[in-house]
Amino acid sequence: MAAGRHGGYRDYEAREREPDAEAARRSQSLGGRHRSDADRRRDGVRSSGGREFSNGYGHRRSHPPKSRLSTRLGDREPGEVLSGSASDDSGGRSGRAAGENTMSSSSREGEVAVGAPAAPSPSKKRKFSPIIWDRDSPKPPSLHSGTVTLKGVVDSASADTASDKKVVESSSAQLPPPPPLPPQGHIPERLVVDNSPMDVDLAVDTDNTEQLHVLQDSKVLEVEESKVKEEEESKVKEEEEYPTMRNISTSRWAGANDDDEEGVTLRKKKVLSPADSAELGQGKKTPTPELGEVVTSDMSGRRTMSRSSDSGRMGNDEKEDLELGKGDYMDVDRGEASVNGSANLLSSDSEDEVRRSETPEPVKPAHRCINMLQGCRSVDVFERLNKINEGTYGVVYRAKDKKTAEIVALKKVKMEKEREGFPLTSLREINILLSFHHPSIVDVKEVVVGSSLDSIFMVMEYMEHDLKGVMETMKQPYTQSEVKCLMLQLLEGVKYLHDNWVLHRDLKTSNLLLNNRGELKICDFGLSRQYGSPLKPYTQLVVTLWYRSPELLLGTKEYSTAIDMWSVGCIMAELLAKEPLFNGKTEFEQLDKIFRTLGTPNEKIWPGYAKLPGVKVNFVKQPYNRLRDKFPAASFSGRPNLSEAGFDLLNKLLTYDPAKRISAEAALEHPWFSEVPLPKSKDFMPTFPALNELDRRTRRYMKSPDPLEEQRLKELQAKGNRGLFG
Ligand SMILES: Nc1ncnc2c1ncn2[C@@H]1O[C@H](COP(=O)(O)OP(=O)(O)OP(=O)(O)O)[C@@H](O)[C@H]1O
Repeated sequence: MAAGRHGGYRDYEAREREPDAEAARRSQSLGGRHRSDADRRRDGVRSSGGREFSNGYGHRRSHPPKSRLSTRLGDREPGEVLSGSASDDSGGRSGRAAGENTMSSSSREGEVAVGAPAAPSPSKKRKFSPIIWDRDSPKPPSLHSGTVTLKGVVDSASADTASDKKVVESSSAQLPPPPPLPPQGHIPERLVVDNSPMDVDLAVDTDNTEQLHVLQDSKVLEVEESKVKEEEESKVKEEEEYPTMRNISTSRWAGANDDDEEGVTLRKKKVLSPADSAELGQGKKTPTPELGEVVTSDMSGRRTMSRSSDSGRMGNDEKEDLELGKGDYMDVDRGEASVNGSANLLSSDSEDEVRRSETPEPVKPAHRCINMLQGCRSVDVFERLNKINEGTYGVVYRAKDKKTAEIVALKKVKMEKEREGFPLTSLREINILLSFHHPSIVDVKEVVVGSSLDSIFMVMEYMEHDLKGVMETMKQPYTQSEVKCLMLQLLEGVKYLHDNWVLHRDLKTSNLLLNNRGELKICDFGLSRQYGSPLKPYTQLVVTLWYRSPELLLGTKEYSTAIDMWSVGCIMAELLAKEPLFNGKTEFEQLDKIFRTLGTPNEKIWPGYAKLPGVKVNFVKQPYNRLRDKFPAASFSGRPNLSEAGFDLLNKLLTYDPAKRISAEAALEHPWFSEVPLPKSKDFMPTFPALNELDRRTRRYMKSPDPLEEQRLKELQAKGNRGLFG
């Protein structure tokens, strides 16, 4: 346990922050390392781990004891208001950014609740709705960002809809080309899946032992034809209702960076280098796998929906898989490729229909089959260690592979409230995570099943922390060089998502995982596919409001990758200040806080602003951008210092007009990352005791020791490991 490595928690010492000059010196002295790190990043190679280094901050990776952590620094509650009452000084604005957020000059304060989309009804537990795409529009526009750089395949049909065209018009200058269709006549090979789980009712009847046996015995789940028809009809309906994810109808697996990954390669079809991927080019982009074909193998062959039995015996599927290495595409369906293609979970939209029609259609099998879960290993191959956290859609456990002793995180998909089968959010998350492979995206290794169909677990690489938890335990905020290191990783992950036409839509510090190798990874893709879905009765506006962009808060019907970039801006500010930038409790309060800090927007700096539904409300009229007050260039007040370049980047991330907001790609090239202090190497990032290795109650105690809690903790520990998942 990392806590052990770091010594007793009570012994943790506050981290001594090195002076900027020292940081600069270090950074310079590490320049070669930084460069090589950057090179590695560019090359897609994960940073190697295990180095020991003492930099005077306290302990770094692989160092034993002496953590820099000390006692909790005061937890923040959602809704806690920032104290920063900025002065009226508007100086320090960087020219361009200031120009982007120029304010109106009147000064009335509004008190009416914002006319943003109606608050969701409280019947579902989601903490907040990261805003659903056009609730009213039956055909939401596709994901287009004026700043996204298309690196791979485009779907030529992606801009067909009227709404798309609208977006195209509005951001025509930078509009990425649509994803290309697979080459005519090409039948992408995929693992055999006849339907995606979206096509097949996985509604769980826990009494139905037959279904269970089907799964456990690796038999094909057969669904009655009539039911299938119904399902298809409902799917079509749903596809109409649900947003078109046309932009991720294909995805690039081109993320290298896994060269050093070992592991199961039975399913490895072909290892694609970035060059290979580039070679594939427009015509050969790897299609995003369907959910049902999540038996995927990426470049490293690690992302597998295991079909092997516990004993590792290979079934026919496995044997077939082994023969699939010849294809250019990583995930291959033999034979029924097009059929499967039609069930692509990530592309259940009209464009997919177009694509399907252009893809040679093999004969449909007589029986609808689904083998998504066929042969999945049982969760019993893992030993439960502790519960890490419980989110809205899943409980996350730390567990150990009984065979390999590998520590993993198991996210149990919550099913209890699902009346209509397997939750779509989870299907999307599984599909996306199995499909994507990038050092900044949490790695999902396989899916395992529990004792019944209602127990499905994603097996993820284990990460010791999430950023929120880490910052709660830190005494001092991250240094600029550390923030740069984290921001680079975050931006690389976001760029990867956006390049692959995925909006995360729920970027926040608790969805950014950290390990003690200095690596940051984005997790929780439960909402990443949801845009355009009908408004669900999400409830309880809480924390993640803080990362929500103004266009969403003001009820825009069109949004794009810029919403994630706003969240990235909020995260950058939070990393620097160790407290959330805008922590409103309601949408109105959130906007109010934004406007008071960045100035009230107007039509001049944000064309189209006046037409947004929520603008009818009388907001505060703050004429100036006062962000600089919170991040001065130099300060002895304890506020985080930020250089001109850093402030410029922050302003560009927090630009009101989504069309002008900086993209992940452009942000990665921002001069802030090249100036001193240079980004710290991952190898030298601070490490922390792994609170994820403790259960939540223990973690709470660690952050806020309390004798009563201590007693309870002891009792809990005495009870020992229950050994059951969920
Ligand atoms: N691979 C992992 N390793 C370690 N901890 C993890 C991992 N994945 C998730 N967690 C922990 O579990 C928490 C919840 O995970 P996640 O956000 O995926 O669940 P969720 O139900 O979708 O949550 P939310 O309510 O935010 O939507 C994370 O904040 C993190 O603390």
